[in-house]
Amino acid sequence: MNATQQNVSAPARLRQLLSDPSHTVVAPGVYDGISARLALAQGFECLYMTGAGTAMSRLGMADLGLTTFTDMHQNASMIASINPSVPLIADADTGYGGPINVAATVKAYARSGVAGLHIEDQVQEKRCGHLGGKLLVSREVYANRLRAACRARDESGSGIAIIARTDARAGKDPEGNGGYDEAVARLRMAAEIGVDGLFFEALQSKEEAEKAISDLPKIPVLLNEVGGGRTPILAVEEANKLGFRITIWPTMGLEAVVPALENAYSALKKNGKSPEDPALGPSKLFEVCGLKDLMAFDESVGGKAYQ
Ligand SMILES: C[C@](O)(C(=O)O)[C@H](CC(=O)O)C(=O)O
Repeated sequence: MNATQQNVSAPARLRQLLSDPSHTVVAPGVYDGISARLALAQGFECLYMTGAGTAMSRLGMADLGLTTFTDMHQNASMIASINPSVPLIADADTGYGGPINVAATVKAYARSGVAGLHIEDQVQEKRCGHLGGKLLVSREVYANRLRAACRARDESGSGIAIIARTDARAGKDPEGNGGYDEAVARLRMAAEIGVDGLFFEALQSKEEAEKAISDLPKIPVLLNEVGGGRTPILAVEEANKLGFRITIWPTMGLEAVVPALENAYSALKKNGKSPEDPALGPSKLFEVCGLKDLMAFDESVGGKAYQ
């Protein structure tokens, strides 16, 4: 942590990072305490709490709108508290209801030290933005969600960044509006309402990403880097050249963990023993989650339990 990061709230730190127009914030996807710890240990300047990962790790369920406000808020609070000097951008899905729910969500995330969140225009029965057949709320309902989010941000006094996400590129509202132009129109409307950043979900190609940057208002635009999704993966440098100011990598932790766990459990089932030899062992494992610091704290206040 350097001097400018000290005594600065997480939203203020995120705003500092976004105030440099030549910089692209890199936020790896995390979904629980261990993934957050491992990403923090790499020294990332920002983290992203994935809703898909929260659904899978906390509920054992696919990303189909099953996570409630409580699931998402508890996870975001826990992750944000591990290292409050590193800003966390957290998924807030649809905001979990009408305008008063959206406002309550923003205020609760802000009170928990979350630096930024995104609110989208899918219906409550939402799905991962990279699946087909997405249904959207009307522009009017989306505008209400965003107005509620911005008002709650202002009333909270926290400076939490509101990022407007549209799923219009690969979705349709009840009148059949959808596609590229509808996505641009919705994000322009969002900027007029006063959001802090824009999230154009499911960009279909690098050329389209480039076009979107030139068609969108000049506030920070986020690029969603989902491996195997609808948008080609762009290296951070490339995303920066195109003008994206935030990159999130939602599923990268899950992509690493799912095959590793599959291998470990299948080895036990097949061979009657674990595949790791030698194993890290408990103290190395717990060290990922602060073992030495916790013990040192205890000792520093006179505790004798962990000497
Ligand atoms: C960004 C996202 O909302 C998430 O939950 O992390 C997902 C990612 C995913 O499901 O692959 C999304 O893009 O909808």
